[in-house]
Amino acid sequence: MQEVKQVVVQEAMPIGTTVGEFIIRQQADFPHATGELSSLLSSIELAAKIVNREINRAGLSHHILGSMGQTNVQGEEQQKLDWYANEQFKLALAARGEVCGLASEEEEEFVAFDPLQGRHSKYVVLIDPLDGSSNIDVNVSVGTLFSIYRRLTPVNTPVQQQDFLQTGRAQVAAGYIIYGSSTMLVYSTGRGVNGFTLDPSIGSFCLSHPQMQIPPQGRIYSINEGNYLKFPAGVKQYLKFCQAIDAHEGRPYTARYIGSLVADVHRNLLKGGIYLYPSGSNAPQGKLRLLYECNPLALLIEQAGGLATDGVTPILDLQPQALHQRTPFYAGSREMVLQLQQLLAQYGH
Ligand SMILES: O=P(O)(O)OC[C@H]1O[C@](O)(COP(=O)(O)O)[C@@H](O)[C@@H]1O
Ligand SMILES: [Mg+2]
Ligand SMILES: [Mg+2]
Repeated sequence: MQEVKQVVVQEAMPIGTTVGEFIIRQQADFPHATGELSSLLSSIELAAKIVNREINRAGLSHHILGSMGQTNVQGEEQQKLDWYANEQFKLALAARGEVCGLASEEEEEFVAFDPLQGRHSKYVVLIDPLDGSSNIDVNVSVGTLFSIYRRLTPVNTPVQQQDFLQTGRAQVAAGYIIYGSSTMLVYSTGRGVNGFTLDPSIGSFCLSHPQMQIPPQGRIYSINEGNYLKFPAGVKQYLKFCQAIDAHEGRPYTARYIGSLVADVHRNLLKGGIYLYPSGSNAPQGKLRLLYECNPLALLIEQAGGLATDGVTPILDLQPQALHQRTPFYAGSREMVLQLQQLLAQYGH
């Protein structure tokens, strides 16, 4: 039976509390807190608002839509908004001195930030600045993913690769921003998951989804069935299970796939469901990146009572070897992930 770490829940805060207020009140629970993590989170909030502004009016300003005409380290065509979002998060995170380095989907190597006078930059951040790039130009929800760690190397020394290659369990905070019909910031510092909706009239993210919990059983499965022939046998068996008629168990489940990881997982987090991106004949390790896509989502899913696994091992227990390594990713409602893991063990993963 897969063990899930105890979730420490903090006191309930009223709906509408701004994220700034929320962070400060959370910090009060830690007498030795320096405020650096709070300040870092507000840098992410700032960059998210700037990126959100560009996304909202992207259709009007064609300079932000389309391709950059170059490929990134993944060999994928880089979209202008991928590049723009990357620049905005880099600028905001380098500005205040809490962060000594950043790793990003859009950067081949990690970026070391110049230490600001007198600042002991003790955090590193890993980001997917713009998730769901294939949906940018068609006005479908996209997102940003972030993962924050305390560095392993001493402050005031150059940041090193090892500072980024930590297991997901060591994340001090993680989350995403979804740029959808409304814009939301959803994050966890290991004490539950909270969602904040951007209120454009005041320009602040306000608490709208306190203490999010994913239903233990859902009726939604999310997978790109276009790759069906390449799926492991266990995944094919699970799809058969989802599509089989069983009124008593509420099957067939319904298929929902947006093609933006953040948006697909966000929906399942609210409604219950399972997201699957298997390994496949064309991608032996799957497509999604462990460090800045799967780890932040796995922390949120586990904190919300769900499970996230590569089919065998909890994502948060995987030891990273490389910045851009990929992993099969199965995450969502507890009962659904357990059912899938059983079939993967039986038929092959
Ligand atoms: O088109 P596919 O193979 O289904 O892949 C879709 C997946 O790829 C991604 O777009 C990869 O993320 P990026 O857009 O950040 O590169 C995910 O958001 C999404 O879930
Ligand atoms: Mg992505
Ligand atoms: Mg991306």
